[in-house]
Amino acid sequence: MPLDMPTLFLVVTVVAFVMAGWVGVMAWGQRRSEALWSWAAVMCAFAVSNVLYGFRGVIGDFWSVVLGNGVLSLAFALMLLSLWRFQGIRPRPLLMGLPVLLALGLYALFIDAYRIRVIVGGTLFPAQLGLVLQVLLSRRRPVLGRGRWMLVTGAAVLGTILLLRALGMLLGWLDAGDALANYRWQAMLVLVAMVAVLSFGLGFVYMNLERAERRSFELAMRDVLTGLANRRAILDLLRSSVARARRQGQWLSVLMVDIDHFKAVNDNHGHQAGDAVLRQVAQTLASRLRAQDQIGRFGGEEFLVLLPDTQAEGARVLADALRQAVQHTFTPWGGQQIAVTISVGVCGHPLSEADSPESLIAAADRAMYQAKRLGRNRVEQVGEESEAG
Ligand SMILES: Nc1nc2c(ncn2[C@@H]2O[C@H](COP(=O)(O)OP(=O)(O)OP(=O)(O)O)[C@@H](O)[C@H]2O)c(=O)[nH]1
Repeated sequence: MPLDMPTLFLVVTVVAFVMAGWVGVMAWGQRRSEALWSWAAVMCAFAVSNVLYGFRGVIGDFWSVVLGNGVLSLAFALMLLSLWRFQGIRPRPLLMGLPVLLALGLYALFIDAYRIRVIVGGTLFPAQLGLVLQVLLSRRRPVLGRGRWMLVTGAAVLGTILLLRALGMLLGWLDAGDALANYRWQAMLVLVAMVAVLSFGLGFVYMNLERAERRSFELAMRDVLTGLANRRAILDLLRSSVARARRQGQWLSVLMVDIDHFKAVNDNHGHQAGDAVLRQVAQTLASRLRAQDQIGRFGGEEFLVLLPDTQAEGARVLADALRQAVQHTFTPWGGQQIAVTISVGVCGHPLSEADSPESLIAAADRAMYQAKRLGRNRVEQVGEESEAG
């Protein structure tokens, strides 16, 4: 089926302009929208380069060939800029600007040499797309989510087809003078450009949505004051830890931590000082846990600590280390140093079908109240509380 080239160019151009418009609408009035704005510019640049290619023969070769390819190179440079912004990486102007200057210079130099132009485009543009792929697939700062795979697909397909075309020219199985072969390649290139524009537009928007969703999920699960997991999040973690430990018959120890006489801190120093103490205690506790342990703010001045795969004796030793750490860490406030202590209830055993999240919390809570009854600033363990009490 013969494809009408001007129609193809028109369709890709319209799609790219529409994408640019919608990305701009998304960015409008949003905080931290620099990456989206530069992505709208990417889409615009794709559209403009298509307009210039599409008018080949109507406008001068300088405009359609030199400027058209220069603007395409600019689109790839702006993609890189947007991804750097998205990832919070400092932009590197040389990596962006140099390929654009090279594109303008080389296309101007070889304006009449079609073969060389194809080879230039087939090395320069895939190299730029390679830089884009490098950011998308970086292990050091991974771009998370499915949106990036849309971008990876677009960049990989476009880069590969440009590279193949250049290889064809270089190895001689694509003849510059063969109008039919060129026509087929041109049509295929425009269709691939369409796939790329759609993948780039949707992919980046989706990446932003995924990030926003992840941020609001994290916010919903974080305690605003201390930055720890909030009650809902730590209970979710407890439920999954209990399920896992029950399935595998493993140990799970739980600590209930409560600040002693916290009401007095508020009464003597004010509520804000109380908040500062809560933050300090949270930080002291969290900084002494292992990577696999979890901590959350369970209530006002209560924290729940989960210690997977930890025997009761180990949990008790850790609880005492936490108690001592809090006792020796002061909160500076208004020229004073506020000191607090904690009481800790420990519950730990290999889990069986009889255990539930609620039963573990109730047991750790009982032990913690026993520690309070026995004078505070101490650790009590399930099983000991009845003898001591
Ligand atoms: N500043 C501040 N205070 C809080 C917050 N949440 C709870 N509180 C206070 O924590 C205090 C808890 O007091 P109590 O339950 O009587 O316990 P306590 O004074 O620590 O006494 P014991 O636990 O028996 O040692 C109350 O005064 C609450 O108002 C908070 O987010 N910020």
